Amino acid sequence: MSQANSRSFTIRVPATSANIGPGFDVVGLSLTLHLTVTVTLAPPSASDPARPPRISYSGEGADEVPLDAYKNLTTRVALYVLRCHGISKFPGNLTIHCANEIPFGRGLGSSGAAVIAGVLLGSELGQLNLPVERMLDFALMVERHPDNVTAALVGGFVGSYLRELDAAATEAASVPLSEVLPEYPPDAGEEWGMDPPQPPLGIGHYVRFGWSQSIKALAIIPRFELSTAKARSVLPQEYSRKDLVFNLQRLAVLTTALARTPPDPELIYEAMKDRVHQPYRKTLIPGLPEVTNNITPATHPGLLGICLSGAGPTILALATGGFEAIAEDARAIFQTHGIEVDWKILEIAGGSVVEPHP
Ligand SMILES: Nc1ncnc2c1ncn2[C@@H]1O[C@H](COP(=O)(O)OP(=O)(O)O)[C@@H](O)[C@H]1O
Ligand SMILES: N[C@@H](CCOP(=O)(O)O)C(=O)O
Repeated sequence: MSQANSRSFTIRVPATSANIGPGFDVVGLSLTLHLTVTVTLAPPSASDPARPPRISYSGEGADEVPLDAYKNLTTRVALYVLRCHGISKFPGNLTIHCANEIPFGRGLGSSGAAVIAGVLLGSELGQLNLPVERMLDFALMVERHPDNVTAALVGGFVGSYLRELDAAATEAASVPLSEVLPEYPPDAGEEWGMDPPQPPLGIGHYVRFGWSQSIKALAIIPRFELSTAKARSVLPQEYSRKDLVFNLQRLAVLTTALARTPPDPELIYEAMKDRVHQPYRKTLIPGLPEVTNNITPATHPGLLGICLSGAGPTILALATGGFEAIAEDARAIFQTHGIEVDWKILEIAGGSVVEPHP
């Protein structure tokens, strides 16, 4: 990479809501909350040519996010992408500021956004010009369910699947995350010991569904964090045919129903029900079944459907109006469980962008 000239650019990645009820690990929706990463790359300073990247951070998660480039998720992913292209270090004199609107651990895709920002950062720093499909491969080596990262990268209401890989590619894609994303720099004067695992080609495939412009997303966000890993650990390994068919039937209807104008509340409310993840996650999110069962299109005109956002604890209500009544009634239910919430009305966002500064 040429480091002769200074350059700076901004990466903007949207939040996402995954699953939308029955589409566990399949569908994602990009939303208008963003992670914005401003990057400045200056020629290496003569006095300290190898200085580590300087990271600063504001907004959501600022009090907990690591600012060490070997610990921070975005910069670790960027370094992984660079190393896969034969660039073993961050460029010297790299300054990064992250301004984040996506709350951590709430089911709004903060980690997916951080991973996509990292892939875009690596691609830009290395001037790699990676196509979208290849960027997705890198993201899927880190965040192994495709719903959030795909929607965050390409934007909109998106369905995705992971290609079945042959034995060698399966092995390449099953490398422990600690090897994909080492947490420490090599010792002074040393190089990295091992080549990083290259992602197999074409892991993820996606399609964008239509979306009725009349539908907005109401995010009801409890004031506690639930890590996706914990919310996945309570899920069973096996499901009954009855429960799988229940979800497949609803998902098939939902992806078309949300594209129709005017949207049909009766069809959508039923099509946003789920038996694959929400019933198991209710133990971690007190009030979840009451909110999804008691707030209906009949009681709340304007509501289309209501579900857990991602792994939770945020509740996603899709609606054409009546947002305040939906949110305040959900708030009242959560309060009976001692949980406070915040709520936001969001639109469907475009995909991730990289904007060079003039
Ligand atoms: N912008 C970010 N920069 C660095 N790390 C982040 C960022 N956003 C999220 N993370 C990491 O991801 C974790 C949350 O991921 P996760 O449990 O998957 O929840 P969710 O993706 O639903 O917000 C955070 O605790 C933090 O470690
Ligand atoms: N399909 C995943 C989605 C996790 O989304 P997040 O926004 O909670 O990270 C799951 O349900 O586990």
